[in-house]
Amino acid sequence: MRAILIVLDSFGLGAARDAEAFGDVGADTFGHIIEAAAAGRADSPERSGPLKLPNLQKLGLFAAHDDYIGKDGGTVSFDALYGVAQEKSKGKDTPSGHWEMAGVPVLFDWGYFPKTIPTFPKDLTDALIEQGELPGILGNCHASGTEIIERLGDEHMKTGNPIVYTSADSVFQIAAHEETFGLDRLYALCDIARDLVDPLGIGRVIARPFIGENGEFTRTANRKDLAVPPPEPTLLDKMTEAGRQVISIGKIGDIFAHQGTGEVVKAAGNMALMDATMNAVARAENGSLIFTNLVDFDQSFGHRRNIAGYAQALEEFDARLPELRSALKEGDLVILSADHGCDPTWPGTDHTREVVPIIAFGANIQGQSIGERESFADIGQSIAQHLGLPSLAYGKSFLN
Ligand SMILES: O=P(O)(O)O[C@H]1O[C@H](CO)[C@@H](O)[C@H]1O
Ligand SMILES: [Mn+2]
Ligand SMILES: [Mn+2]
Repeated sequence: MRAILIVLDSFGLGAARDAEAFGDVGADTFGHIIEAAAAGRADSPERSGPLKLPNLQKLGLFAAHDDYIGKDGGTVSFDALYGVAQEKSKGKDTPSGHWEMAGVPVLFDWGYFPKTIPTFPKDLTDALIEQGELPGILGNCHASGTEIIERLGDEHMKTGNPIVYTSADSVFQIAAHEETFGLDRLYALCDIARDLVDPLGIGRVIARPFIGENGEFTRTANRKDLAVPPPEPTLLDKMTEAGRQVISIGKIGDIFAHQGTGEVVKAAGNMALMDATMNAVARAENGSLIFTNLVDFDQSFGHRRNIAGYAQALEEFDARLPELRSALKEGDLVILSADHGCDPTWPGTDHTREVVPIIAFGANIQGQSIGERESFADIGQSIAQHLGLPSLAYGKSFLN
């Protein structure tokens, strides 16, 4: 009996009840992709037409969305527990979403940088320049990571000044050329930055290495997130304390600041991350947790407002589900969810405050709706129950 938790990063199922506070009333990552695809606005050389997710459909994903947005999908039965969850945490960012699903909602306010130019306080950038022995910095604004390297990449290569930017999330991001600036040097600079932004309550410092030249740049898979540790022990810490195996796939290690994350497996791209998940399913011991983050949905399609790419990524994920299902052992529980929204049809390039799906199957589960949950923490509580761990401080189990 194991638990397998797969996070489709940014796959929201509709504006949260508190979306107004985030300017996100009407956002709906899934709903807007369905609509765009049906209208032929998600066509690309690789895919076309309406969104086809036959396996997720059988697991109640569309029904969970219909129920939440108040659409009558008819009476059909499904093979999974399905529903949505509201977020208790104050931010619509990746660590908040993941920590909450692991039983620790973020009830304090993160620090954020203002939408002014320059966005960073002068003493912060001065200290970074001095301690990092830099000629200067570029950027110093809110930006989309791909747009800013396209705009400033050449100047960065000429001057050696790293590109420093933020977003609506609590992040301090540093982009630099992997070859001319150097990856190790970028990581070392991020370590310096981590200490400098700690007093400002910033959730993450992110290294954003890229390659290329003459205005044509590509980010590499060597992104590295330096997150502050969760404020309280999460499900992962409790697993580790109890001597249970944890296998963290993709960004999970970084998101939890390597607290209780056990064996960390990295891979580039959703399909390679699913391969790593399948490999873990084949070997994980009884009582273990496999925790996977599929980052492409967010990083490559949500933030990039690429509807066709998002639709294709969903279809590719859907196609891996039969394989996952047939690899399960007796008593294994699989939960599919997300950490926030990132509606590819929404203005700007930031996340959107949305409910997330909860789809749970395996472990002799009889399909039924679990409705609208009050917190992502219901996921962690259900996993704790399933694996026979003591209850967590937050969350209500949706298992019998
Ligand atoms: O635009 P890019 O660099 O992808 O950055 C995005 O990714 C960050 C972390 O997930 C978010 O804060 C957002 O800024
Ligand atoms: Mn995320
Ligand atoms: Mn993101």
